[in-house]
Amino acid sequence: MTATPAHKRILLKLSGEALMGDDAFGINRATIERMVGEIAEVTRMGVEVAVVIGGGNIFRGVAGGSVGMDRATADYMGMLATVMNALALADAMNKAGLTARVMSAIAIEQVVEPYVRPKALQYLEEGKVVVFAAGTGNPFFTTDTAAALRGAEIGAELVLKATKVDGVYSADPHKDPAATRYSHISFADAMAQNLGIMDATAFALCRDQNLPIKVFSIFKHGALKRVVMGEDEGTLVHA
Ligand SMILES: Nc1ncnc2c1ncn2[C@@H]1O[C@H](COP(=O)(O)OP(=O)(O)O)[C@@H](O)[C@H]1O
Ligand SMILES: O=c1ccn([C@@H]2O[C@H](COP(=O)(O)OP(=O)(O)O)[C@@H](O)[C@H]2O)c(=O)[nH]1
Repeated sequence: MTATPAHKRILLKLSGEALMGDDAFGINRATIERMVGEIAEVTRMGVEVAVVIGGGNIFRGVAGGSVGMDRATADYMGMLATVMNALALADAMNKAGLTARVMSAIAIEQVVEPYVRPKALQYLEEGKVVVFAAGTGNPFFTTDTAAALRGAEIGAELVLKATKVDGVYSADPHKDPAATRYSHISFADAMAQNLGIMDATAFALCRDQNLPIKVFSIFKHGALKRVVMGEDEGTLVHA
């Protein structure tokens, strides 16, 4: 008997910074190929997958040059970085036999098609993987907020944040070795404790839309499938 996935449509947020793998910046081929393999596995199970990709791997590489820059200008650079990642990811997906479509929140039509919600929904229904690029299209936001926004727009059942840590901890585990991991935590508690795993805007949007978030490690093999199967993996942030 084939097990049934616990979710029909998901929004996967991939950290740009985690795509570097062990490299200093840019996109690590092996990391991206492994993630694509895992995405292919869940789409073959019939799960509709939309992806929001970050830009930290490219943008933090040029961030030195942005010191003293106007914040909004630097943020537009960050959004362009996510477009590059989206193109690389979609290319790797197409090579792996998936059909991927990139949609950008900022107009850049010679490069990628614009984000149009009904079109995105159509692609998902057709079993294509949609990669949302350029975040929300607005400076002063993050790709985590874009994940919450697009997740709500497409009616995803769950936002999956694939990141460098394997869940939400009582404090930043990179700074506090005594921090302990939660298996689940409410939006109210996560926000009250000011947990830095996601920005408050993203948390608030998911909370208001009753859209749960699963935080798990991008480095752990098979974690995506386990989350999709509803198994105990990472941390669930819920209402
Ligand atoms: N309470 C916490 N639990 C887990 N991670 C936390 C916490 N507070 C801060 N962090 C930090 O948040 C980071 C993940 O968030 P972020 O840098 O936004 O990642 P991403 O590149 O996935 O967007 C982790 O690498 C971790 O160092
Ligand atoms: O809606 C958005 C999404 C992203 N960004 C910019 O793009 C950068 C890269 O995104 P993010 O830091 O979320 O990527 P990640 O941490 O996942 O690598 C951010 O720092 C912002 O400067 C933005 O201005 N608006």
